[in-house]
Amino acid sequence: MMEPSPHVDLLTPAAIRDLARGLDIRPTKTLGQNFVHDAGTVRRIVAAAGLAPGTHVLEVGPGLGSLTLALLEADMRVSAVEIDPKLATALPRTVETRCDRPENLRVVWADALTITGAGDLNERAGSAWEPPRALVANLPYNVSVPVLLGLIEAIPELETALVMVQREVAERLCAGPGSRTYGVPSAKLAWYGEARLAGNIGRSVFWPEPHVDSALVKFQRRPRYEASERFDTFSLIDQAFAQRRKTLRKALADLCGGADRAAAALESAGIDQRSRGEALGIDDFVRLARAARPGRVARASAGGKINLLLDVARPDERGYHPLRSLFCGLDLIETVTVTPRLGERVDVTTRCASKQIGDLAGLSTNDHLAVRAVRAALARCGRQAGFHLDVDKHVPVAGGMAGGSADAAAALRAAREAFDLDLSDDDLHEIARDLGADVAFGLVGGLALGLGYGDVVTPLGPAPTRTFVLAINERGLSTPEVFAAFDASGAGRAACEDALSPRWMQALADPDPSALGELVSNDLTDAALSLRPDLREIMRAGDDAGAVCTFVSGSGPTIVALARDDEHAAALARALAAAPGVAATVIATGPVVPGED
Ligand SMILES: C[C@@](CO)(OP(=O)(O)O)[C@H](O)COP(=O)(O)OP(=O)(O)OC[C@H]1O[C@@H](n2ccc(N)nc2=O)[C@H](O)[C@@H]1O
Ligand SMILES: Nc1ncnc2c1ncn2[C@@H]1O[C@H](COP(=O)(O)OP(=O)(O)O)[C@@H](O)[C@H]1O
Repeated sequence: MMEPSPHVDLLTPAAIRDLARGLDIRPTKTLGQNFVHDAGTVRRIVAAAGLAPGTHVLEVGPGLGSLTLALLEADMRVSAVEIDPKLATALPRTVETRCDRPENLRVVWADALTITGAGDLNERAGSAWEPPRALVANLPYNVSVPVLLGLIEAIPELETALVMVQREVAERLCAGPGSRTYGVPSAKLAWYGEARLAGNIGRSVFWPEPHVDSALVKFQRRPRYEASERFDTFSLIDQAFAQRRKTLRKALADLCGGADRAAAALESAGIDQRSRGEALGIDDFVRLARAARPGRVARASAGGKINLLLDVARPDERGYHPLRSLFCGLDLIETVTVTPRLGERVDVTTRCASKQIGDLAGLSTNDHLAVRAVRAALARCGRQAGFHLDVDKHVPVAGGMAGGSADAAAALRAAREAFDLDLSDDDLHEIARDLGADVAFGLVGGLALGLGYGDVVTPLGPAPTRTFVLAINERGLSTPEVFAAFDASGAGRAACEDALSPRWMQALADPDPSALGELVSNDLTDAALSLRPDLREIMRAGDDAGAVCTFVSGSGPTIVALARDDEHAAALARALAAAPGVAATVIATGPVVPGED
């Protein structure tokens, strides 16, 4: 049997005033507060939205709850985002007394401009609902356009919207090219789908009565373009309308890197150079963005590493240490996607595979090694450009496993392709060495010998794959501090050998890991342990559990246990996970060259 519709008492004008008085609320201009006090109007809005019962609706700016109650009456589930703490607190109470299905409402006290997605909405609401499918709102008038565009972008699951806004804004949102009201909001909303006017609303349905007219806009999402094209398209739209009276050739000159480039892009997009932004529809802007873009989207990968051998000599006059390092690339792979952009804006999104591998939350865009790598590659070719980076991390942060260096290496490769840079592999190696000692290895992967500062890398060819268990530590360890402790101990070698002995080569080739286990060594071990004596216990746990060998990776604090086979690795992982200070264990194999099976 179908459940009966919820019973709801909509708010009357008297109820609105009572509620406001009880809350000591005087509608404020800054938050654009005008409350609808007419039942007919809120029912009309809900009817115009045309939604099936049970739809999860996002409402922004519910105020005292007039529209919220009408949505609940129509059997919707409502997430209401309210910025005013008094109103946000009062709304659930109002709904409890006026609706027999108050569980269909959840209120989120937040600025709608800060909502980043359906997951974020759930997190803030403290409950897990399916994503909202529709936005129905009497939008705060002073921020209606950014809220509407921002939510449509942030929550791709929103299929439709029915919003009440100031009438002039409604006309702008729905205007087409050539019309007097056509502008930035019209072109940007058209990127996402179709908008049309859905009726005017008189001033008398509000309390207090506003000084502006209102209208409804109905929006239907129709995705037609690639998300990666949005930034450039929107930049072009902003520029074209910022200088409305200029011809497009002039208006877009700065953004495109000169009037000639702008002219060439316009020509290849089939757009008259003398036309103005108001003549271009969204299809034209997208075509123009494609013609003007400074490159193409490109992706590359690089892996984290452990050092099977790390000999360290006394520092030279630069304070850097000559090394002999045997790198082993792991199947913990970082992937960097470079999206070139018009203009100069640079930003980066870093996604870490799990909480245990740490995060880069405190890192500024300019310090991000992947950003520095792309900039260095561009600079080498005398270029400057905007770009967006997407970094997918699997290597633990600050664990002595060169995750940042892998990001830089992948970014160099991806940037070369994205911007079609005239750089040879040798050029990339040179740029890599300036970015950090481990970056050159990141370009190569697999098994490799690192000489010089570890940045002169020679690949050693294929070798049997080993299984390692990595004990990831709760806290990172700073590489310079470990080198400083090493110097203070006076343990530095006079010089490092520049090759591997035949015994080493045999051990590396032997599928049985025993011989290798006897050779693995790291000169930084004592320095790392002097800073972090707690790591000893983790090493002991590996040895006690029968690891072929247990060692510190690079400058630490990751402790590595070499396993005989997969089953042995699982047992080692259990033993290491129980050791103090271990945040997580990861089973990894190597040597691995990213992109090769
Ligand atoms: C120790 C090793 C072993 O592979 O790796 P991690 O454990 O850090 O991953 C590397 O040598 C680290 O390489 P990487 O982390 O890229 O070093 P860089 O960014 O160039 O330098 C960081 C700091 O390490 C010191 N450093 C690095 C390399 C080297 N040959 N001598 C040094 O003295 C310097 O104090 C420098 O300021
Ligand atoms: N893309 C990046 N990934 C990781 N760390 C980065 C990155 N860019 C800059 N860093 C900085 O470098 C430090 C160590 O880098 P990382 O390569 O993760 O460890 P390690 O040098 O110990 O191998 C981090 O703590 C961080 O401050």
